[in-house]
Amino acid sequence: MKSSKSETPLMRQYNQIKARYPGTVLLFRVGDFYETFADDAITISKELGITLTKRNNGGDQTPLAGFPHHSLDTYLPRLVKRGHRVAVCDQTEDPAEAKAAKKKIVDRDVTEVVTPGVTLNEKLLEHKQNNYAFAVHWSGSTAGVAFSDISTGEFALAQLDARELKSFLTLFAPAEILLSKKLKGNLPDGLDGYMLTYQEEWIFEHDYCYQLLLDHFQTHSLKGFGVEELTIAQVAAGALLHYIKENQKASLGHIRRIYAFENSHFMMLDASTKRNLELTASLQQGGTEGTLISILDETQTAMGARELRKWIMRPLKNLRDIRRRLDAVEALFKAHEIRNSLRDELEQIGDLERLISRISAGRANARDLTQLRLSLERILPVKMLLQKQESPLIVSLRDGLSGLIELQERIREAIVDDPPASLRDGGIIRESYSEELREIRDIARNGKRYIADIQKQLIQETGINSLKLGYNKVFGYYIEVTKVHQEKVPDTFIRKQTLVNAERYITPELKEIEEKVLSAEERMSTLEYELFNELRMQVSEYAEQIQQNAASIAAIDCLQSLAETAFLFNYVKPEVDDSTVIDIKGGRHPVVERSLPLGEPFIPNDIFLDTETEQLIIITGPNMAGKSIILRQTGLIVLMAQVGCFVPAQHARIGLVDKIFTRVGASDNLAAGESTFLVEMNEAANILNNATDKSLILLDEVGRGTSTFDGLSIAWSLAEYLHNQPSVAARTLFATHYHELNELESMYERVVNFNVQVKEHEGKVIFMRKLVKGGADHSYGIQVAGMAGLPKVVISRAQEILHNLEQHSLDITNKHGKLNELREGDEKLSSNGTASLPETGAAAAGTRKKAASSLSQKIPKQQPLPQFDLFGGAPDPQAEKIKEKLRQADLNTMTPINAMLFLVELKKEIGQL
Ligand SMILES: Nc1ncnc2c1ncn2[C@@H]1O[C@H](COP(=O)(O)OP(=O)(O)OP(=O)(O)O)[C@@H](O)[C@H]1O
Repeated sequence: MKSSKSETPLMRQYNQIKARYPGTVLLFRVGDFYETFADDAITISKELGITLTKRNNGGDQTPLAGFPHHSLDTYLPRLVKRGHRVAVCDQTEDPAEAKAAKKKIVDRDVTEVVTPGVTLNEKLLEHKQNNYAFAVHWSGSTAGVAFSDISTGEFALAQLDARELKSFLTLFAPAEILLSKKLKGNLPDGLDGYMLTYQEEWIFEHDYCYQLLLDHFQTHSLKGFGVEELTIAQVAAGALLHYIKENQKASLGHIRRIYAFENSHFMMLDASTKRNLELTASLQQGGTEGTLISILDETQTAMGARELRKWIMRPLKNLRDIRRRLDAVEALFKAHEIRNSLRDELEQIGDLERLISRISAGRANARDLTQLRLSLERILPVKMLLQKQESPLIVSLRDGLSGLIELQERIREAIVDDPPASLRDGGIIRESYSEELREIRDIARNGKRYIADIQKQLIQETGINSLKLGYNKVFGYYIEVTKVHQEKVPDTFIRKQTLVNAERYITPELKEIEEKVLSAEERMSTLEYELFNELRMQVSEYAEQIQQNAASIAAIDCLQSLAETAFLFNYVKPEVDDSTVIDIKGGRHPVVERSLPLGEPFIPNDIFLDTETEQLIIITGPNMAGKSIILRQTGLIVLMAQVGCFVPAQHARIGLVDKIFTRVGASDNLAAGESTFLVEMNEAANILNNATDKSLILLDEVGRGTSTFDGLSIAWSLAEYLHNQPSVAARTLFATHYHELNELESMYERVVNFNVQVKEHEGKVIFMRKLVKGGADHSYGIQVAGMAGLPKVVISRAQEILHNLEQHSLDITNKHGKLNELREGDEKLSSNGTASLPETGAAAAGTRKKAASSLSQKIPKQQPLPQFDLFGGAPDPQAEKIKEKLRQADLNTMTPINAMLFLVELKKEIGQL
């Protein structure tokens, strides 16, 4: 905002504060309102629908918008949810004091900056999800990453290959990412779509960051955390801590440790796998409906729910860890009654992690402390319930539980049973907790009677029966003694006023009592506030132990949740070993089986993959047959097994998988300006470049987004590559509409054909949903299209075209014949330069235009559609138009698909579509 010479002191103060918080909306407390000025005012009036007015600022007309201070709780979260950083500037002294000190203006300062990634505000936090702020710093090809959820106290760092960053970020869905300003306008890959916050370059200096971390943890090095060597990530961690400290303006005592997040400990799921397997977000609505987590989440606590998300997004790779979890789930699966009681106890445990964070940051109220106490009270019962358990994981989690009895006691002694939400109005602390408080409360309640008692006491002490206590505005409470009794007045009385018949006195004790009576109410709430803060500080000393309990409770909750779902949905314990096999008997899709219409059974299927014998399965079958579901359920079963979860199958043996890749259906990068085909090829390239012989690859209809010949060639060549390159010879399920790929079985040792069975009955397709050996001989695509309601003419013409194509079948069964011919084709793929498919793949992916164009000679021209007869003799402009189009159509160059599209266009022309 422009500053002007005649600007008011208030605006001067505003401008000074505003300048310290660039990039934030500044809510400026003036009396009972939060005001905003200039651009901020325009922003909030737009975002919150608040009326915009003008303020005369020394001649300038400054836009102004404000709201009552008590609406902060409503408006602040709304602004932050819309992606704004909001600084709250409060009056930091009592206006009365400022006036008394003859100050022109009350002191003000920013007390908190709330941003999407850094907040303790419950209205901004999802209780079942972590809210992460990230910082990233690059050095050469290495990315240093740090992340923190200040609402739980988690703080971690990692160093990774910069190319892995994108996938890493999708694991955490950061709410905000901090970057150095120098990257503005020159952003590295993988940061699209996130809220980015740019920080001054100097913050990203190693020396500064390292020192900041040491100061915060009060250590001499970071060795104790095992992160001393991660110097690039330390920069990110320091920058993040700097930002959090700047924003929170409160103690960050609950951030007690930093740990190195070891990406390599977890199974890698590429971004497309996370999306396509619908682990925590559904493809369609983006919510959790229809996701794996929605099925598996039977957790009873918020901490457990958050932990389960982590487990699902990060399946394990270490056999021992996986088996430990599976054994623990099995133990709770078998112990029905204990599990039920455990669930009842857990249900009563509040969000310990977020409670202790708020308590440590000084943002908790008395209800939070009571909630903490009630939650802690449930911990020993949980421990008792698990007493007889022998699973090593449960034993170690159980040993991590401690009820913190003395802390419970202290809170119980201090805080009343049902405290109010406000900390300023008293009524929080039990009388028995503080002698001083008891006294004050007593005085406040019985003020008058108290004075009367003093009068009695004084009469007794002095023997003056007519002694009276009175009050006036000039010197407050006084003692009045008639002149008759002057001699009996003790020396301690101080004379204040002489009347005709009497003298008025005060005493230090009386003044003390007066002070107490008059300000009792006020003092009571102040004292309660002080006592509360004292207690809060004491409680925050327990942050580490509470976090430890929270972590154990979260894991116990996850285990019982997995046991409960296994019980509810009839899952079995998978065998996980380091074999090369994936052997699933009677596998089901955990989500689809729960969402089929009533009475429609889910048909289980077997899958057997072995890197050494049956490495690559080609799955054919008509549209809608169930190919995608088989792919997805295999991915989900493997993932669930390595999460430590029972699986929807009769039996499952899973040889450890290091990474799951999927290339399924259309992707959502179209908005980013990439074509379906390019996205598909980028994903394929990613798979071929990163898969290992321990991976699981799920390919669904690769090559769809281009012409039949290109698509088939790419699919064929991809399959060959996956089979022939020992480094990527991963277990692969390859669903395809290209029946030609079935030829691969006879050509390559470890390729096996399967198809999803259908039956044809009176021209209709009946889906059997059963995966059986052998290739499908028939697509039924046209029948399925008919079932979808395409006009009959289109369907019958399509059948005609198909018939002709089949007659002149492209004989690519001769692998050295037509396919080689295809290989000579153009370089459509390799010339796009973006999708870096390995060379053999790209070369084979050419288009053979000659072959394509010859198709039109094999398909006879379509007979005029019957509707034309209707136009009859008289020239009709519409019919003429259509005829003209037909005349101009060059059937020699038209592909079958274009022929179909052309037909559709004609039908549209005559209003039939
Ligand atoms: N095993 C099964 N038991 C019961 N219903 C199933 C089964 N598998 C699939 N379905 C149902 O069939 C629908 C289609 O399955 P899916 O998407 O796997 O077919 P597809 O063969 O991949 O089809 P397209 O080739 O058109 O993509 C599913 O949405 C589901 O409702």
